[in-house]
Amino acid sequence: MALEVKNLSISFPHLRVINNFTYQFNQNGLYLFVATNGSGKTSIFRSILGLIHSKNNGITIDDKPMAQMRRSVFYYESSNWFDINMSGMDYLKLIKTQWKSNVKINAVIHFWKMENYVNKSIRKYSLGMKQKLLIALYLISDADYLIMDEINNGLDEDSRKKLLKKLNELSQHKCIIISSHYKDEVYPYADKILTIKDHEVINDNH
Ligand SMILES: Nc1ncnc2c1ncn2[C@@H]1O[C@H](COP(=O)(O)OP(=O)(O)OP(=O)(O)O)[C@@H](O)[C@H]1O
Repeated sequence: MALEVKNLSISFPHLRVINNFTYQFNQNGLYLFVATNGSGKTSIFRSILGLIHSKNNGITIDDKPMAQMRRSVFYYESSNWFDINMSGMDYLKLIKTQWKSNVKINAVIHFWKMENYVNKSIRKYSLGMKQKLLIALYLISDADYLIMDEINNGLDEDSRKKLLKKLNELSQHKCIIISSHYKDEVYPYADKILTIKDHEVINDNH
């Protein structure tokens, strides 16, 4: 099992972002993208999921096109994607059903101690509460490939530690692809580090 990206190039009108990125993400391990703001991390994630146009010679999971394998991957880019009229519970039920997951909703709620707010509408959530819900969606999806953009933003130190411990555990049997501005905290848990320099993605195995 592997997620393969072949010759991925991303550009916008008058802007070149990524040049010819080829890589194989294996079925387990934690892959960390660290690069300066605006270098193209989010654009790579969106391209892998087919959310933006890119040039490539294939983005596949187990040699099958990504479009056929969408339930093997979970990507929820930001809490800005939430409909604030819905509750956390609405989202947890939706993702559990859509991803046909066996993970228990109550276990995930308990993990983040979300009991007091999970049934309220998201408009009442603080930044950290929204971020915990976002992470809870990854946990409930139980997808084989978890692609996480700045997943530890908005979390306090203890919550970031708790998340990293969980990701470390999950990366023993799942592929986790993460970008983070808290790179010093994530480094020790990363199996591979990727960085972007002059539009090229390079291995940065410290
Ligand atoms: N839809 C778009 N149209 C035009 N330019 C875009 C679009 N999306 C991103 N860009 C540009 O592409 C470049 C890469 O953006 P991207 O969001 O991928 O960077 P990033 O590495 O994720 O940044 P950050 O660390 O700040 O989140 C930036 O110069 C950005 O302005």
